Amino acid sequence: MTTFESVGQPKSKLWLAAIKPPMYTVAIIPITVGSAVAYAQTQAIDLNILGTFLLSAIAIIAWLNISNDVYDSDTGIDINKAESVVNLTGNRNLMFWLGNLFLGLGIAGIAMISWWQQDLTVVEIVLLSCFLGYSYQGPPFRLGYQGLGEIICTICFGPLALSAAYYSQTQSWSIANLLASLIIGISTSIILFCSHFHQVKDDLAAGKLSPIVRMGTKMGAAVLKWSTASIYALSAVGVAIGLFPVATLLVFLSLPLAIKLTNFVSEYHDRPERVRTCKYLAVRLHFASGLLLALGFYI
Ligand SMILES: C/C(=C\COP(=O)(O)OP(=O)(O)O)CCC[C@H](C)CCC[C@H](C)CCCC(C)C
Ligand SMILES: O=C(O)C1=CC(=O)c2ccccc2C1=O
Repeated sequence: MTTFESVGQPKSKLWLAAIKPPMYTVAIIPITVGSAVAYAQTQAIDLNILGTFLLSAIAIIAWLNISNDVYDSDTGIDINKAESVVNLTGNRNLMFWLGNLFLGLGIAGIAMISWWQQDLTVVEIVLLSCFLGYSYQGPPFRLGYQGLGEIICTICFGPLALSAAYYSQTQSWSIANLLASLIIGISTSIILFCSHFHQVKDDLAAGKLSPIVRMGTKMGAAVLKWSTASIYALSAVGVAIGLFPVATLLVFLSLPLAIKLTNFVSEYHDRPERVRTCKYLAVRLHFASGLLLALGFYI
């Protein structure tokens, strides 16, 4: 939301900040991990389905981000946000329809997978995720304003996305995939959680009760530590009970990123101008830990 820092920045930089390229890893990781678990269990992977799913997920994230700017422009919460696609183009309706075009393309790709499988399960799961994503930001729900974003995010990018990815390869379900989905759901949610630390003042002013507004930045930093630790604890449990291959302990190689993120937030949680970059540390942690987990299943 806020962006006093963006004042005076070149347009190209604002566009890059509005498009948020690093954020598209949230599309890639759940599909890669769900497909990796499927590969570990079946020794087979359908690259046509994987590629279609990845492109479709990227299109869905484009919709999510464009429509977030559209709905935030409707409430006025983004009035000072220079790096909003609506503020950059000055055309709310064009962005609304561009977002819908991406959603249509994403759903069409997923529908194609369901058509190939002659089974509606995958498209039904993804439609449910998109509805929940809409409920986070769109009228009349705007559940993000009630602080429910992190729960929705964990469910959508965790159990729903990984189950859809796994099912798209195997047309079945898996407990190991469910445990992996919890890990990915949590690491994705950590990104959203981190994006709230620097916005407390503006969120309060706009009546948005983000988790950080509700619990305060100090407790937020402590919760971040425990939820980050849970990524590693759950991976270790997965190996200990024999659900995950030992190689998934590779995820521990991302521990330095986790320590960097949690130390950074502990130090700067109450300094909005410093803590605002923690979201991108969280993106790095999510990407690295997700890829390492996937690698552990592939090898
Ligand atoms: C758009 C999101 C966060 C931005 O929130 P906020 O309004 O606070 O940000 P700004 O301050 O920058 O305006 C992410 C919200 C995620 C949502 C809770 C869940 C989305 C689910 C997806 C649609 C699922 C996609 C699954 C796919 C990978 C198959
Ligand atoms: O713009 C953002 O802050 C986010 C965009 C986004 O697509 C996403 C997806 C999953 C978790 C968090 C986030 C964001 O924080």
